[in-house]
Amino acid sequence: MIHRMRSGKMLRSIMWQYIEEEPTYLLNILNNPENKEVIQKVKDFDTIYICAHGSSYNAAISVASFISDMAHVRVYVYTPSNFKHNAKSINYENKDKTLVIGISETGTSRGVLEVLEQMKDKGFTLLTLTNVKDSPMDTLGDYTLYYHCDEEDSNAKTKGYSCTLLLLMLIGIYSGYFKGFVSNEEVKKYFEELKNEIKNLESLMDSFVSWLKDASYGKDMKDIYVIGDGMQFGSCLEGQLKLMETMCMPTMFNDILEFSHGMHRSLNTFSNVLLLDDGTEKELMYKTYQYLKSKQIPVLLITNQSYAYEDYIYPVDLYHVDHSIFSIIYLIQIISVFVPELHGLDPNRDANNDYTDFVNTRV
Ligand SMILES: O=P(O)(O)OC[C@H]1O[C@](O)(CO)[C@@H](O)[C@@H]1O
Repeated sequence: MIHRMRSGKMLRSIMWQYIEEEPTYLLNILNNPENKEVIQKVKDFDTIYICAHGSSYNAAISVASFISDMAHVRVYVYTPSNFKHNAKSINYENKDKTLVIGISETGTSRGVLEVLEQMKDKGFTLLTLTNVKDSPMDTLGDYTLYYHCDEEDSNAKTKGYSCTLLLLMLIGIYSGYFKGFVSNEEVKKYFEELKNEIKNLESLMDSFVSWLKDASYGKDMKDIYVIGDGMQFGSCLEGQLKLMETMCMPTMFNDILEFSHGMHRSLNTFSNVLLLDDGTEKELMYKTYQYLKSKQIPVLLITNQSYAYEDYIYPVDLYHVDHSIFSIIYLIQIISVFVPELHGLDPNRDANNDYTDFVNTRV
């Protein structure tokens, strides 16, 4: 990847292109009949264990409860190491009713592949989600859902993340439909809402980028706390990971109720707080926003709720089906490339890159 010209001037990061492509690939997923056919084959499971690293894990955390609600199933989400050592409950599950889902955009993350191999040996059925056909992840799965979102040659994933979210949501919606918990009308309504939200992402990008420029958002950023609840708890994990990967700085995440149990003590006027408010804990979110402002602690409240205009409250439209998750995560992805570039940094610069070879992160 080329990020600097000979003059030393920064080039626009490839991440912008990936973020711009996102709506196209998300709409493709919604329109691809293949997904429904695959999900029909795994609809009868009543328990799901999901295993993934990094962003893929964060997406699963966001959507696990959604799948439970739609398909009336138990859903557990683990990172690979935690799965290996702490997911003891899977030993007591009925193998015929338990589906193991492995997610890896690249299809090459060693940890998740190892767990899936172990689960296959134990006789569990595997559904894999990947962007890379014929990757190790693809060949391991009994069934596979593909992102079909082309190459994402960037350390921090953006379009692939949102495709993961959407495929997981489809598992919930279609399984619920095949089991009779979600009606045909409801499926249509959810799809309509999702399509409207996705089609709106492009204009959301335009307006948010000009807001970021006007505010020089993140110009003094040395760390960031990303706080949210409900479906946005996974978005917090993703927000802190994105900024950590692209700014290469310390980042934190929490839910808003936990935030006052110690984390708040580390804040000062150099801290940055990003509040992700989808209405789940609206009052507490707004109170926290007001408190931080009164202490001159830089805070940005991203919200799908209605508030009177304020400089550091950024509104997104309210979409009931997914609590506006695609809009909220889009803004986070934009921040994660905008802020490093504002600092003159390439979001994909080398930062201990050799460590992943040293510990064989990928096969
Ligand atoms: O989904 P994959 O390809 O297994 O990758 C998992 C994670 O690994 C990273 O590339 C960093 O190692 C993250 O950006 C990504 O979310």
